[in-house]
Amino acid sequence: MIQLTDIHKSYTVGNKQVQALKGVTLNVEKGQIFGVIGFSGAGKSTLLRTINLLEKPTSGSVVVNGQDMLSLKEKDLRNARKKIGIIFQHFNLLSSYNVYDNVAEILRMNRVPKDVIKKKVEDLLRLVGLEDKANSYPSQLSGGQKQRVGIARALATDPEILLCDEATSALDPQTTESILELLLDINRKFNLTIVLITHEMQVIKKICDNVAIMENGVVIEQGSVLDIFSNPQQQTTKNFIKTIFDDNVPSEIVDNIKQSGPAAKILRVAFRGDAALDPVLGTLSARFPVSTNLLYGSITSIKGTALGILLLHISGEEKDVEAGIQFLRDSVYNVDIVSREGGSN
Ligand SMILES: Nc1ncnc2c1ncn2[C@@H]1O[C@H](COP(=O)(O)OP(=O)(O)OP(=O)(O)O)[C@@H](O)[C@H]1O
Repeated sequence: MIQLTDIHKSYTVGNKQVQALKGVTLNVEKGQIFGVIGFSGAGKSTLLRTINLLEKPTSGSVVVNGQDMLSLKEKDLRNARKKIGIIFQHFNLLSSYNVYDNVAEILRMNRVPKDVIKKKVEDLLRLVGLEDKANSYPSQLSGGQKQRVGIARALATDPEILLCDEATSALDPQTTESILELLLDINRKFNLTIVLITHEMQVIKKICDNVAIMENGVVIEQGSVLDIFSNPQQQTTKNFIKTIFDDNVPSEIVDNIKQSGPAAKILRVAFRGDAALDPVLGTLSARFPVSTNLLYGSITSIKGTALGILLLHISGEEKDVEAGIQFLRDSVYNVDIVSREGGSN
């Protein structure tokens, strides 16, 4: 649905060049919810805006729905953009227009007949749960309600893609949840492809199928959300995941464990799906002469698949510890040996 290939983007600020994107390649399938996460300045907004060419890349290729966006003439680009809706962190509503007119305006601009507009706007306001707010003005709405208007407006042209530019960053956690539920609902109802950027891993975990992690204009890691949560490779990715699984072991405990014997190790064990329910630890203790101590445990659901994360302290004779770790590796999704706080080897 969306193929971004080797995208570079640089800005000239005074006499200096800022390289916002340094060769980003992404592929978003139809119907997917694709999240891009990164700290401030990583290049997320710039990347998102290259999809509808609000930002024109310095080099690289942007293919959306089979169309090479960079080769389109003005009029064709305008038509292609109608199929790409966008919502913003600060909603960007017209303050002097009421809710109805905020949604209707784009349809009027596209010369849609009045009766069709009326039906369409009423349907959209019902979809986003604002059917009783048609005559309200943005200043009379909560943040969550304003974003619902933003979503209704973005859907007015029947887009196939919805871009979400930090759409929940200005909202409290509960309102964020309800807006994410709404995005999930419209993704399922209309098979709408959604690309969102965020700095919150909770947003990625709640609704995304795939995720790309960005740092300094580069995608450092990408894959399915389940894979990335189960087995993160890059330190920045691990740091983001720690905002969900707060599995930091205090350094004094790590030091004590290191002193408890040369074979003692801390393991990060990831269970997935049905394996999350298997009695693997009981079998480990029964079959191998090792001691295990649970330091941390959490289980969550990622789009319907259970994911469990445990931190285990394992000790004993070196060969028994090695055999125990091998047994775990054969039984669960992933085992990392954590050698120090926040790191693994
Ligand atoms: N119009 C611009 N002119 C000059 N530099 C820009 C422009 N837009 C972005 N940049 C620079 O490009 C880099 C990436 O910015 P971008 O806004 O894409 O990051 P981001 O990950 O979305 O950050 P945030 O989460 O803070 O919005 C930053 O160094 C930023 O200062």
